[in-house]
Amino acid sequence: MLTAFSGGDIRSAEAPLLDAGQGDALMQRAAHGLFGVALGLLREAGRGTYGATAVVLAGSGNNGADALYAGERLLRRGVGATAILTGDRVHAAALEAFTQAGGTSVRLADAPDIAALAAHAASADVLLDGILGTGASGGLRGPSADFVRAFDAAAGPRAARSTLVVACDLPSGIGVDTGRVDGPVLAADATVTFGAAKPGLLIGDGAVAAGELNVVDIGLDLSGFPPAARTLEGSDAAALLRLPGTHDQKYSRGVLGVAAGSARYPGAAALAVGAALATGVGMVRYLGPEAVAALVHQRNPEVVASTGPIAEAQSQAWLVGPGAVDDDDQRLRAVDAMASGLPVVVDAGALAAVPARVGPQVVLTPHAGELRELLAARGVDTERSEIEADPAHFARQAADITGATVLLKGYTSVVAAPSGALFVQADATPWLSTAGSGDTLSGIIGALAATLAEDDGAAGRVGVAPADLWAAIAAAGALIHGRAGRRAARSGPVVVSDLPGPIRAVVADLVEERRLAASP
Ligand SMILES: NC(=O)C1=CN([C@@H]2O[C@H](COP(=O)(O)OP(=O)(O)OC[C@H]3O[C@@H](n4cnc5c(N)ncnc54)[C@H](O)[C@@H]3O)[C@@H](O)[C@H]2O)[C@@H](O)CC1
Ligand SMILES: [K+]
Repeated sequence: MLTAFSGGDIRSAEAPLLDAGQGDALMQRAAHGLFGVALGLLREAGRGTYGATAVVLAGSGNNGADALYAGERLLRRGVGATAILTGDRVHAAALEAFTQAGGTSVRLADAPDIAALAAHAASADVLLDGILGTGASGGLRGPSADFVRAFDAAAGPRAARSTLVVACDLPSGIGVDTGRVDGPVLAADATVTFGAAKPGLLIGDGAVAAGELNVVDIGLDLSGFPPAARTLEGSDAAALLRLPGTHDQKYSRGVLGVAAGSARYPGAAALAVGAALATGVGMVRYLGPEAVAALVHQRNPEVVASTGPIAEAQSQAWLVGPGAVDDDDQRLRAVDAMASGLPVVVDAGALAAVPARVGPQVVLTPHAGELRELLAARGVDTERSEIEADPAHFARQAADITGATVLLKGYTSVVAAPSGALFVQADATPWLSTAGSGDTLSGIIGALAATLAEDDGAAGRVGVAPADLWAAIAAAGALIHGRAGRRAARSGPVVVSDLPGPIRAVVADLVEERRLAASP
């Protein structure tokens, strides 16, 4: 599990070490970690150190000092380095060390031509971004903002540029705790963050700007601080799965009831059911119009279908809503499922039927537009773009108001538990943004919920509080879905109806990972 702590908590954890006179030692560890990643990237790109060039962007705080000390180390390896001092102050000892090692420096405020300086930076092999770290308030401003814009114009987009950008602690310009990007930001190839990840590196636009994330241990003790966000890794999803045992039968493995699809959108039911079966479940009971059931059966004859109410279909968990629009029976099933006390995954058409208060076992899976409507119906007016800019804030707000677990879909999927716990998954590929993708995600989460509903050991296996089990299940669903999408995309654009194959393969890998973890 990757655990992020707020910028404020990281600074609090640093305080006792600073009081003990360890500030410089911390900074040297940070600089060493940054240097190591920059060196690794240079080598990976087939560029050695001798003859290579680096530009260090150094702001007025300790972030700039870290970058200058990393620059010093590059200089001692034969890299030619220039520092651009972006603030009105600079850490004197760090600049002295950089200069002593042969580095030259220029003040951005004195530069006659920012575009020329940016073009120089864009011709370097590596750029260390030490403009702003955890001390940032707001986005980049003034000459720093102008410089980053000019650099982007000169270097081109990240995928195409030749300069490797390594962010010191975080890409300058992102919200440390939110990932919010309001102005220019230097999109990094890699970010080297110190002590622990910060939430902004995992969420939304901040996660995109961070590139590959490296966490460098600098000896902070964060054990007394609450995680601000967590990301499940494969081993966590593997630990969470409930594997069938010798005494299991279809009912004990978990039955998922699915009230999805309607005359208007029959396909959503088939997609959700296919994904649920591929994730692994004892049985799927389908409730809905006969014509939709016929479509489900064409692909999955093992599904047990009926047109009755949910009270007549015993299940361990429910999935309601995919493709269920303009259908009173489906709406009633959604309402009854949410009132049953059982775990329920609530998607698309059923989101409008969520009552005032539910429990954390009700997992809502809106996209930003649906979340906007859900919040508006509860008196919170906001724009879709605002939700996309700060997804964790709005997912949390929805969880807080409704009592439900809220998975907000996006490039990074954010899961907020009503306890305040937050999970963020960045497993997906843009190839998954295609019609029907959400139906398969809800099917995966539904299957996990059905198999784990009566598994008392599940929260312990993944290391979360029992109240946050549903959020962990949703996060694991996003992980499986994202990995399946990536796997599918290896052989071309993702066709959602083909996703069950890759989902099964991803689950097979997780089962194998679990087996390896258990064997001595
Ligand atoms: N917290 C820790 O445990 C450690 C922190 N270290 C480094 O220290 C950094 C934090 O250092 P600081 O507290 O000095 O903070 P920063 O280096 O992030 O910068 C703060 C300075 O930038 C200015 N500033 C703030 N927002 C600005 C904006 N939007 N535009 C322009 N200027 C702005 C402020 O006036 C302040 O002087 C971390 O990110 C990390 O790189 C490391 O040296 C090692 C240990
Ligand atoms: K930075």
